[in-house]
Amino acid sequence: MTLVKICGINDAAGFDAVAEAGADMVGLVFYPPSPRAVTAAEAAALSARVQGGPMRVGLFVDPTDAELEAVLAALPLGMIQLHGAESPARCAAIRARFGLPVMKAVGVGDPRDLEGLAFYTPTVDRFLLDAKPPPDSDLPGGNATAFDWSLTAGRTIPRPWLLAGGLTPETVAEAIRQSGAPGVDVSSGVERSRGVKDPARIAAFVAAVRGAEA
Ligand SMILES: O=C(O)c1ccccc1NCC(=O)[C@H](O)[C@H](O)COP(=O)(O)O
Repeated sequence: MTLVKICGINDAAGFDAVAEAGADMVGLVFYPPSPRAVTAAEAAALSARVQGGPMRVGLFVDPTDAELEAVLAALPLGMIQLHGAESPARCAAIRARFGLPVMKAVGVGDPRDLEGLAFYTPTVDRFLLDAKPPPDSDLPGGNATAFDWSLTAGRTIPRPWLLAGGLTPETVAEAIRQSGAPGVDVSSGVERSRGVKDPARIAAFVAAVRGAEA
């Protein structure tokens, strides 16, 4: 089954929609400059709405240990997503210190970026392959930008991975077909405006992924 992560949930309606749609992972953005950012307390309140449900993935950009500790004191996470310039050694240190699986986000623009995954393979559990941010963007992710899906076709990616970047309910089935992705991630494509999730589009995205499997 294709894994589905809905990222950047910051309100109750969005959280409930992710759980109701049966997505596998929900991303909570702990990066204050993002329009999708939540505080640890806000994330804990959202998470407490649903017993069980999607894995809570905490998204951080070059976090300090203190930042990670503060979030983990407020709510349990199932995975840490690192979306900054974290080195393989830093990924390993975070994984060891916090005892959680680490998903490293990597920007993909050409085949060399996929070759570079080998440096991270021993130190991470999963990759999130995303588009590189456009030059005028102030965010390392969540930019509604896609990369060339054919780059991953037929390639062995050395860890389980999610395809991200510019996906929408309308394009995700074709993206899975072209890329061969075993999982997908979306943020902007299920929003009604920047940073504001649309429950109907969340449901449509998950349905489109499940439809692509049928
Ligand atoms: O979404 C953000 O605001 C964000 C901010 C800082 C670092 C990463 C961020 N998002 C990372 C994600 O996992 C997004 O879901 C991924 O980049 C895809 O985003 P989109 O192209 O908007 O679907």
